[in-house]
Amino acid sequence: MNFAAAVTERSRELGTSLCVGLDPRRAAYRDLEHLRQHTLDVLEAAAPYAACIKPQLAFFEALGLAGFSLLEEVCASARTLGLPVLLDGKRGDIGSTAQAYAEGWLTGSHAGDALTVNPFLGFQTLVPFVEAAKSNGGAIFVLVKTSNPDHSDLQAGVSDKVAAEVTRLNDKLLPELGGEYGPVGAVVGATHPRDLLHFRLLMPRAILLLPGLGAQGAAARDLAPAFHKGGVGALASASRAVQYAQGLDVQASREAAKGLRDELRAAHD
Ligand SMILES: O=C(O)c1cc(=O)[nH]c(=O)n1[C@@H]1O[C@H](COP(=O)(O)O)[C@@H](O)[C@H]1O
Repeated sequence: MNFAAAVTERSRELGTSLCVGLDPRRAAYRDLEHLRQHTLDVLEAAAPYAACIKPQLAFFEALGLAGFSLLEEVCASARTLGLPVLLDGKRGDIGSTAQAYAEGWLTGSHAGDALTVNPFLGFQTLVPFVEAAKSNGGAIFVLVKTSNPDHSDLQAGVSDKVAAEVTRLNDKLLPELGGEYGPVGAVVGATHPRDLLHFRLLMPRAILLLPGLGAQGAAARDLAPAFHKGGVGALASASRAVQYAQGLDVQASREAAKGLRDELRAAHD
């Protein structure tokens, strides 16, 4: 089953549209083993409430080789728990380099099932990612309107154009691949609740990834316009609000994930 179908099925079966972010911060731990164990514990604790997980590559890369090996463990553990893995790398480069990124993060030894992608270099540079996702049953999530306060420095006037490209790609791929949602998803900050309906309508067959729940101030109750009936078609993500809900208390992480799942459910039901 491909990524889009897997998260949609999990959303329906478990009644959750929460994507749990894993952004392990070195400074929060005594040592690397402490970081490793806590990250794996949070993953296991939050799993029953998550539609997928989203390890942020930057935090793993910052750990050097140990980070790559932890990422492999995280991906393996997620698979055992039945959780699709969306790697947050925001990759993008000229086509030949994009090809290498796509091989590394969508088909390589520590690949995920899906990857966030930056379209800044041009739409043609998305092609290697789309091809890798298509051949592996994976997905890409293209940055459309990011959650940060300064998003409009460069994105104003461009987001709609990127959204149109996401729709063009899905319209082209869906007849061949089938399914409700295409392999090209879109990132729209949960911090932009008033734009959600607009982007939902512009990208009807894309899964929307909505980052910014919790630490960046976005609230689950404002996200309803992003969802289709039954709470599918969008994934709201939270990283710090789950992993560090109350310091390093894993039980608090479990409760935070459960609470966000319930708030999202109440918002779209
Ligand atoms: O692609 C992302 O996930 C992403 C896009 C965006 O627009 N804003 C954004 O915050 N993110 C990522 O989502 C995570 C947010 O973390 P928290 O604010 O702790 O939930 C970080 O890993 C960010 O890199």
